[in-house]
Amino acid sequence: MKSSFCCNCSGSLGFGCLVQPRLGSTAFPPTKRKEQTDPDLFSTNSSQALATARARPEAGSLSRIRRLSSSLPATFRTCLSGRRKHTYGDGNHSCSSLYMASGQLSRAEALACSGCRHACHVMLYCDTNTLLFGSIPIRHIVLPLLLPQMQMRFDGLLGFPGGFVNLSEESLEAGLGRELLEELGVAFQILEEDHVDSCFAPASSPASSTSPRLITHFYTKKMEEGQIRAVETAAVTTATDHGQEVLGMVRVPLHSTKGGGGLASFLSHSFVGNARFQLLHTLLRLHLVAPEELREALARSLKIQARASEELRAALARVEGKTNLPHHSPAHTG
Ligand SMILES: O=c1[nH]cnc2c1ncn2[C@H]1C[C@H](O)[C@@H](COP(=O)(O)OP(=O)(O)O)O1
Repeated sequence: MKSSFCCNCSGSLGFGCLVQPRLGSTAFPPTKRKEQTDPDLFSTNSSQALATARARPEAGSLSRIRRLSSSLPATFRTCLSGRRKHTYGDGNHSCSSLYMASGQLSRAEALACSGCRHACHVMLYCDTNTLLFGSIPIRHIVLPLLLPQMQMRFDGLLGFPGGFVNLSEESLEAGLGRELLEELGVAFQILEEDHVDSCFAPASSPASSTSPRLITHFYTKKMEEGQIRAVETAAVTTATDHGQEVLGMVRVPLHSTKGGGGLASFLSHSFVGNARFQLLHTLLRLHLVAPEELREALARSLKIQARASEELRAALARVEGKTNLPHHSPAHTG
C-alpha cells in the first residue's frame, strides 16, 4: 500500500497531505544575508568569534561561548594530519551537541582536510503573518509563524535539503546548488556568505561508518514567503528526486499548542546526522525561537519520546505475539 505522510500543524506525523498543482521550474538569485546576528560573534574564524564572545558576552548565548571554548585545535590537528584513526565523531567530538561541539571547523579548516568527504545542506526560511487555521483566533499558538523547511528523506529521517559535494569538481556552494536543483526542482545560487558552520558529522551519520570522515557544511537562506511556496510546489512537481531520495518537504512548526504539540512534537522525530542540532542552533542563532521556549519544547519533546518508547515496546510485544501465531508460519499458510 502506498501511503502519503506529512507533518501536521501539531508537529506530529500523520496522514492527509495536500496535492499541489504542477508548475514550471523556478530560479532564485542569491540574496544578501541580513540576519539578526553579531557578525563578529559568528565569524567563520573561530578564535576571533571566541574572543568576541568572551569580550562581549551579552552579544551571544552562553551555549555559543561554551561551544567555542571547547577543544577545537586538537580536533583540527588530528584531522589535518590525515590520520585514519581518530577520536572525533564519537558524540563528544562532533557537532552533535549544542554545548559541546568540538567538531566544529571554520570553512577554511574544513576545506583543508583533503582526506574528508563533504556534504552541504541548507535551511530555507521566511517570515509569515499567516494565521494557523485561517481566521480562527487560537490564542495558545505563538504567532507569527516562520517557515523553515526540512524534508522527509528516503530513509525515513528528517533532514535539510542538500547532499554530497565533490570538491575536485565543484565548490561547496556549486555542489549545494546542484543538489538543491535535484531535490527541490529549483535553481538556487547559494553564496559563501550563506555558510553558517562546518562540522565533523557524528558517528551515527549514515556516511560516517566508513572512512574517510564526513564534514557537513550548513547554510541558511532567507526568502520571501512566495518563493518558499514556489519551492514547495516545485519540490513535488519538477524535482527529479521527489518520491525517490526525497519523500516530501515539511515545514518546521515553531509554535506550541496547549497540549504540548508543535515544535516539541517535531523535535521528537528522528533526524539524520546532526540535522536536529543544526536546526536548534539555527533557531537560536537567528532568534526564531526564544531560548526559554526552546528549553520548554525540548523538555516536552523528551516526554513525548518516552511515551513513544512505551508505545513502541507495546507494539513490538503485540507483533512478536502475533508472529508466533500458527497462521504466520509457512507450514500453515496457503
Ligand atoms: O540535514 C542534514 N544535516 C546534517 N547532515 C546531513 C543532513 N542530511 C544528510 N546528512 C549527512 C548524512 C548523509 O550520509 C550525508 C550526505 O547527505 P545526503 O543528503 O544523504 O546526500 P546525497 O543526497 O545522497 O548526495 O550527509
